Amino acid sequence: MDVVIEGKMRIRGEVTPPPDKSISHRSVMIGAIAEGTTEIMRFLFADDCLRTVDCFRKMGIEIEFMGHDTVIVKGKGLRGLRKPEGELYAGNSGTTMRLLLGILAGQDFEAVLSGDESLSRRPMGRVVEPLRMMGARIEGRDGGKFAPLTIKGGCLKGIYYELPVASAQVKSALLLAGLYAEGETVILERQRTRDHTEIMLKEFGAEISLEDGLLRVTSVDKLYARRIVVPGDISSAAFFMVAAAISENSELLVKDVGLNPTRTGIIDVLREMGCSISVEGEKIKNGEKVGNILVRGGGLRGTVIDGKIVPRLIDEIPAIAVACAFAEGQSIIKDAGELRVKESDRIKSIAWNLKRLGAEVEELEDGLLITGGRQLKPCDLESFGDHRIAMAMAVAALSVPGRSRIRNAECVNISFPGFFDTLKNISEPI
Ligand SMILES: O=C(O)C1=C[C@@H](OP(=O)(O)O)[C@@H](O)[C@H](O)C1
Ligand SMILES: C=C(OP(=O)(O)O)C(=O)O
Repeated sequence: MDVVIEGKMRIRGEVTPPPDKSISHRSVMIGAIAEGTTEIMRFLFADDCLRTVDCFRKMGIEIEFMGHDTVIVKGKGLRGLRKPEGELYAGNSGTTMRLLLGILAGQDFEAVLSGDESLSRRPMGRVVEPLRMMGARIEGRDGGKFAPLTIKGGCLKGIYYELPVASAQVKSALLLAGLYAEGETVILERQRTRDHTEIMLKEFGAEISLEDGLLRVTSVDKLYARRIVVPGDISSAAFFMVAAAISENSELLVKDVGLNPTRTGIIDVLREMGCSISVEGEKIKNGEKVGNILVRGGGLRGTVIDGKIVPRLIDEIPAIAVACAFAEGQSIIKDAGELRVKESDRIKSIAWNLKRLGAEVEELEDGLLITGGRQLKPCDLESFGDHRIAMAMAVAALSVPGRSRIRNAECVNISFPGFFDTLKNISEPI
């Protein structure tokens, strides 16, 4: 499916972003291994999270959809999953595959995990290696570096592990496996990544602590079902925040969005670029901070993004790169080599599209050099099958006078069905 975007627009109004993808995945997974019924309000009905639902249904977990946004998970306890018939298919979802490996490492049966073409190219060795050290038997393509993977879990031992890459998915897989391990599992994370797994596991009764940068988890007999309200996804809101930030006289209120500090790097960066952003109505729900964000557009300048902030905005970089192309002066994005192993090589995908629009962009091994301020021209843009690239380029096209096209735009359904309608609702011609 191709989508035509008419520029030039500004953004006015308010938007409630779709529910958080990371938290939706985790609520099904942790609900499935808890005792009792977990009710998930504002679950994200998007392709990635539905893959997680399918995988747990295949392992005997009853999961019901109620109304338009509620999911009921009938948990069977830590050892209540059953051997699936056939493969567990994770589709395009790295989170499904990597976190599920952590849970399967604790199960006494064999399972096969597979994914689509993109997921089959993404590195799995980073999860496989430490899970093997804990005692799981895992085989797969190229010695277990890539899916499909066959895993047989069972008797795990806790390990001490320093994360070699900043990855919440690897950390989460080890925390979940740690629930089944004898002794303590200790994880050293040099760069903090999103901590939704820690927060949710604690809410469900797990014993997890963080002291001096060391995360510790021990096995528990039981996790207890909870009622969860999923906050809005700041990674989805990011596209609208950038759309507002790059066009003069735009004003956007983003409502009920997750403000977990491990996810809010985009607020810091847009402020640093000169954008007026305020955060209001903050409160804590299910251990997660939520609130509203008000963005007023115009007057952006270039910036440097590197080091510890990168994991706090890793999924927002496609949108942020668009903001850089519309800012005065040069921007540098570094220390973001992880972008090369997402749904597409995002460094390449961003550079390719921004160049087509006429922007001055240089690809770095671990990032991008973008010189903003050029007048961009409408053109055909390519999603490369990557939802975040499709949405970021739609936002760029919205600020370029004339008609652009986003090719293969159906991939937005991975994280944000209805994205184009929502974008239309808050756009108005300048
Ligand atoms: O844990 C999660 O829910 C996620 C972690 C990040 O991946 P990595 O752990 O590979 O950095 C992020 O890019 C992904 O969209 C979701
Ligand atoms: C990288 C992403 O997700 P996942 O790793 O779950 O495929 C993403 O949503 O940008």
